[in-house]
Amino acid sequence: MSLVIGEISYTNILPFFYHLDRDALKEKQCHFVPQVPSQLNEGMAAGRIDIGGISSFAYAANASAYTLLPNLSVTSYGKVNSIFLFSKVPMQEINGKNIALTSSSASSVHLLKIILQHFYSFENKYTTMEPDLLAMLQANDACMLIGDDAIRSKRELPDGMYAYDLGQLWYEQTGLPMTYAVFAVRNQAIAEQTELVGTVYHSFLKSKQLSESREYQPMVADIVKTHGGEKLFWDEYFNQLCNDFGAAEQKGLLYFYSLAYKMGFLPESITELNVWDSVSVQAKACQ
Ligand SMILES: C=C(O[C@@H]1C=C(C(=O)O)C=C[C@H]1O)C(=O)O
Repeated sequence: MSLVIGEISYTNILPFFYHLDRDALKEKQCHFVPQVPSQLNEGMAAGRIDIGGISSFAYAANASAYTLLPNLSVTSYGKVNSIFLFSKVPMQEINGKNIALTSSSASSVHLLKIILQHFYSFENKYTTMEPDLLAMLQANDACMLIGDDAIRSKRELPDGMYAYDLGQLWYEQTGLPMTYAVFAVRNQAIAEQTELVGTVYHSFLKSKQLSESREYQPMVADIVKTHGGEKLFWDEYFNQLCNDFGAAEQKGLLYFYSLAYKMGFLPESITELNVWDSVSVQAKACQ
């Protein structure tokens, strides 16, 4: 028995991974696969990855095969600080412009289209590209980046460019939180390895709880060394993100899904989330 764990290769997922006892999990035949969200989404859909963080949009696209893990997500109530539309022109002039989208995202690309098309009635031409601000802006008027690519680009943004935070734009329109990443598990893995799934789940939960109770220290000190930026920025970043996945976050996500369905991005409407009843599993965290 073994489980392949998807690990989003952006700092925003670290609270769930920083305090994991990786050696103990590896002894239980767990393997970690660090990739950007779009690759993890694909890996889980193909059955190469069993459990871990994926784009919230990818859950909706495969809802019948997956179960969501409660109390784990990457969500923001307003500003997310790492998902931006960078533009050469102000928002009121973006209608009709060419926009490049990062190839690493599934949730945020649809979120951007929902905001621009549904809420602002804009019509734009979209191209998908590798995440690279300057290359994206060569033939486009604006580009959308997520994760560490967005954080870095915001820090080094050329003068005169505009940056719009998608979490903030969504919140202005809906008053709801937006969940970008969920933790999902393939139903097959639950059926075949319930206890190990329980162990991995409780390990994520414990890492998140330790991250929060220690106010993201010393995790942030490590991030400053590896990713640069100011300690204050990272402290605020993690404090502003919400890592829960309860009734309020689920309500925001269902509204996102309803708009994605209405606009033809999802083949089926998702009116309910299949969230794992972890209370029934007696497994302990590996830590
Ligand atoms: C908050 C973020 O959420 C990310 C956005 C995702 C997406 O757009 O598909 C997927 C996973 C999250 O890591 C971010 O990367 O900045």
